[in-house]
Amino acid sequence: MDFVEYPDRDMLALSLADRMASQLAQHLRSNERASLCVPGGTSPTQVFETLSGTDIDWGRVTVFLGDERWVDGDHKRSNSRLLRRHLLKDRAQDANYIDLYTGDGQPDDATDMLSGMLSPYLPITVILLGMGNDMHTASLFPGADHLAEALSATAPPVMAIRAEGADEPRITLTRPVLSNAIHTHLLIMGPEKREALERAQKMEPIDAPIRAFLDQATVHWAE
Ligand SMILES: O=C1O[C@H](COP(=O)(O)O)[C@@H](O)[C@H](O)[C@H]1O
Repeated sequence: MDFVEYPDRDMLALSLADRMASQLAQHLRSNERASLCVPGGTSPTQVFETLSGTDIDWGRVTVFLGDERWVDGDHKRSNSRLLRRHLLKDRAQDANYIDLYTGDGQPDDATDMLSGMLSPYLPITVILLGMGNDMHTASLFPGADHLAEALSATAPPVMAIRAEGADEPRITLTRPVLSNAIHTHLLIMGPEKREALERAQKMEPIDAPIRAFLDQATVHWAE
């Protein structure tokens, strides 16, 4: 794991967005298309704002979330809503976006279709992960109903998942897909998350799901 500490959140956003854009651009030099997988939640807004204005060939980039809360796209807890407001605009509005929320009654009804939709864009070129204070990433929550399966090497690409710490049913990409990205970044901010990361390093993925992705990740942290 590489750990990069920034003097402040502005510097973090500028530097991380620049690094992700460079990795996508580099990939597009020798490949027809690239894929970018991003988190929802509260942390990535500033990175998205910066990334949306970067000068890369967004028309050849496919964007999707690592997880989604099973709520309408205009709900305030929708991760897609966050993306539409802060990432899929400016230059990045040309990106191809795959929405994980299908409108089906339950996320379980959408997993097969979404697995099929994502498969042409795997492996992920650049993934940005987030992490909660409880050490969950994507919607891989400690104690979630299907966590062991979602962390297994044979998990399907997309699974429905429910957990006490999550307010609503979720859909999440699983370990084989999330861990197979070409470039992996983890964005965390504040002292609580830094402490949580330090704890996770000494734990097993079943208790601290972020642990499954740390070996290959560059962690970006600011106070
Ligand atoms: O619920 C979620 O939480 C995590 C962490 O979010 P944050 O608000 O602490 O930044 C996020 O990575 C995930 O995509 C989201 O659905």
